[in-house]
Amino acid sequence: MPSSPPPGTSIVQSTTGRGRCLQATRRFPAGSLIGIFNNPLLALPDGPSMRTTCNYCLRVGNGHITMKACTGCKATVYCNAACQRAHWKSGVHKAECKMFSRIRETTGKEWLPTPVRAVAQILILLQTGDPTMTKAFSSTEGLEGNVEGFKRNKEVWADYELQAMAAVVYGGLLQSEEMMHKAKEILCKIQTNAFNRLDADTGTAGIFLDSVLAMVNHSCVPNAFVGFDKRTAMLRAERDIEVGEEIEISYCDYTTPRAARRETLKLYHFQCNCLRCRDDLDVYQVCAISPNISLNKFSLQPNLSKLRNPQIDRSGVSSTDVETISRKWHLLSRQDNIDVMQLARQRWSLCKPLVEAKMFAVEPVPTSILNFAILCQSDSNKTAYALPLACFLSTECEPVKLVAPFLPWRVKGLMMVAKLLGHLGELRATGELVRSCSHKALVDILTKSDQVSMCEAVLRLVVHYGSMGASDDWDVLREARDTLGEIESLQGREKESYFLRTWANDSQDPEGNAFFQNAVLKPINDLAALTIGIMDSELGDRRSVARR
Ligand SMILES: C[S@@+](CC[C@H](N)C(=O)[O-])C[C@H]1O[C@@H](n2cnc3c(N)ncnc32)[C@H](O)[C@@H]1O
Repeated sequence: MPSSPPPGTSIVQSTTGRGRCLQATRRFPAGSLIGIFNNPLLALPDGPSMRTTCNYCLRVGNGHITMKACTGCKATVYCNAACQRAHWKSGVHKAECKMFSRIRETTGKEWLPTPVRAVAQILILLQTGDPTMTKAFSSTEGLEGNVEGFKRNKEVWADYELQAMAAVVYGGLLQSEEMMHKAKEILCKIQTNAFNRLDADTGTAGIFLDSVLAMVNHSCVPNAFVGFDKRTAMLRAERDIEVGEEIEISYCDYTTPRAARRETLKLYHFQCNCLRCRDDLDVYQVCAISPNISLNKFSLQPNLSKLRNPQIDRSGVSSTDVETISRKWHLLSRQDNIDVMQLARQRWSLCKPLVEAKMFAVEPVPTSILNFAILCQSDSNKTAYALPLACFLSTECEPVKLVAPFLPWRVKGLMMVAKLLGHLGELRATGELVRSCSHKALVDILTKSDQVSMCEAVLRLVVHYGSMGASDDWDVLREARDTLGEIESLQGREKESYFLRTWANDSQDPEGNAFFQNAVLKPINDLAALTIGIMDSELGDRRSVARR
């Protein structure tokens, strides 16, 4: 059924009862590109965002990109004429245009919920005899749908009945039993195989379905990951993949506790039997045996022995405790009328046993710190706190959770550090830092350190890893390159830039490395060391401890 797999891979029947799978027929080193998928079966923006996101390339509209609506249906929008033409030529909008015009005329609606639109789109294309769709959605050899599994869940099935009915009605299709059955089968196949393109930073949301990418099975210790750039998905190696190995990605956030992963994986109707699940390993245990540890020689956590032998004390926190903390942490947001600071305090209080055990990389500790860092950024009296918190995440949490330094989330964390260094460097230069920040130790570190060199080093990491983790065209990478260019052109910093360039070319170069250790890593670690004190004083019982 699937179209051709990328060179160096093949689709075979798995020997462990997981249906078909994608297998490597050549070696893929960590960070290398396995395949590009730019001709998906489905690529849809999420529900209402179809009015603000290009319906072909999925670029999000902003101040620079103005979307133009299709003059026919007035429902879909495009960032340029080429995208509009391509959408029409692919047959997709030709099929949808009439549907959206009719919906607007009869109901006044301008958009459809994503799954309803997806199913209607596929059903209409199937009616036109589209060969790719016919192959992919064939009941016998097409995509896996786990239909019987979904049927057993009465609540989900009832929901699918409603969505299927909506797709058939809005699609203007014959409301036969056969059509309804097909619509539900398509929903199951989408649920099983499509990617949810959720990106909080760009506001991107929607679904992406490719018949070859859909052959990649799951592991919570995956050897590959998928990144998106507009209408294109890229499959990359998360660690070295050898010839004959099955390529596996994670269908869930593998850093969450096993119970949460199992809950997410219920939608896929299998029990994961990977090492992380089988032995219920925490992120420190998985990190300690990761083949990716040595890649961190060039990172903000180059102390590899810390990753191999973390100084944590697991004796007081069982994996059941972690699951309970995580569950309660998520439930807290369901309280009525709770303000963000109250929520942050309650959540930090739940993290206490993990913090005492120094298990800082175990969720929900990192997310609690990140959320508070984001809150601090919008409060002028607390802005400076965001920097130590971001440094802590990049040195103590992310390298353990996501051992490969090129993973997009790690690169984004570095970019947060770089931006905060730039911002606080400016506040320091104008004297505003001393006026607005009462945390003496924090002000001292910033006064004695060279934020421009720290920022340059962090940006060099972003530039080095950005294209391995996402694409050369990634917004984060472009911004890092621009800022690095500005820093490099500053007068009077030739020596510092020389050392940092030397370190970036060879992180073990004695001169370059010594400069990095003293001028960059030491102040970053000193800043990071303030984090728990800041969190406790701002969100705990011990108020104002951080103001010593
Ligand atoms: C996206 S499809 C992957 C391709 C699928 N194996 C096929 O033959 O079409 C997802 C489905 O594959 C199976 N699968 C994926 N990962 C698995 C795993 N680790 N163990 C068992 N089954 C798995 C499950 O049936 C899951 O719903």
